[in-house]
Amino acid sequence: MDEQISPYGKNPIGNTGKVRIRHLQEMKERGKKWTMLTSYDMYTATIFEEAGIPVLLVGDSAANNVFGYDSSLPVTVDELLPLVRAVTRSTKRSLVIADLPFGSYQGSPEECFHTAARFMKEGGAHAVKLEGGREMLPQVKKLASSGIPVMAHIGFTPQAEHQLGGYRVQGKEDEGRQLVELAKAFETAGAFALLIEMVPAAVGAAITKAVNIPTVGIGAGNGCDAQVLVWQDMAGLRQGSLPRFVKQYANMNALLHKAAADFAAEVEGGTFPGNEHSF
Ligand SMILES: Nc1nc(=O)c2c([nH]1)NC[C@@H]1CN(c3ccc(C(=O)N[C@@H](CCC(=O)O)C(=O)O)cc3)CN21
Ligand SMILES: CC(C)C(=O)C(=O)O
Ligand SMILES: [Mg+2]
Repeated sequence: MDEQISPYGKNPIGNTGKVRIRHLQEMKERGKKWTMLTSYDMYTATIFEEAGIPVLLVGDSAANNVFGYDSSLPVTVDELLPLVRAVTRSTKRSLVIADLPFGSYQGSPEECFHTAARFMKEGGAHAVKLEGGREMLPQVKKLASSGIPVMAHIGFTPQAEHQLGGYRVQGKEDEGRQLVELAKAFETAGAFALLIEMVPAAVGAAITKAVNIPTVGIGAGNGCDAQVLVWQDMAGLRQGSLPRFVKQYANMNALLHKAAADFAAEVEGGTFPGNEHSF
């Protein structure tokens, strides 16, 4: 791979979070787009890193994509920590971001610092992500001034679904300008990047132009510096109706279903295990 266009830059294996973050910043400055995927375990972390995904997010979306809850709200720090540990243990070059779950940081900057420090110390994360508006500026300042890189998640923030009235596009009309101001405020507070979820493409592009830090979009149009998807959506593991922003790059659900059904059929039919699988 050409070093100039490598998603990891010229960075050596085993470098620090700061080196990885600086490279994301440089890609913005050069107009080179990059990607982030969620990851919650060893195999996906290894595969995505090898595939050239420079940022892995251990999302609170583990709630509905790993643990079987029907929203992001119930998942806890104690549930997410082992997943963060699995991903950091399994990777050498990708930046690993731990998503702070609902109820673990909104109370105060001190609570936020305590939770983020657990993800750094016990999980080995390089950075954390939190959701919110201006009320989260003190949290971002506290982390940024305490040596914890923080990504701010704006627009549609799933942890606030009950206040936002469900899964709805944010930042229409006048709210779009307010989101640009919010983005600038998070940059000033010390966020190293922004995640922008479900806003009109024009708003995603306007925010990306208005700030110097990288923007990662999900349902925020083609004007962001980077894109993120939940991996089970991207790989077609999740079935049923999907958000408009999802593109399925594989049909893993059908693939796994067939593998499991073939295994069952061969065992039931007496053809597995064969001699080659026996001692
Ligand atoms: N598998 C998965 N993918 C995700 O993107 C995701 C999660 N889980 N869990 C946490 C949050 C929840 N997210 C969601 C959930 C639903 C919609 C949704 O239903 N969107 C509709 C309505 C948009 C509108 O018309 O306003 C869509 O069509 O996109 C969007 C984001 C994003 N996150
Ligand atoms: C929707 C993405 C960006 C997220 O926050 C998560 O996966 O938890
Ligand atoms: Mg999340």
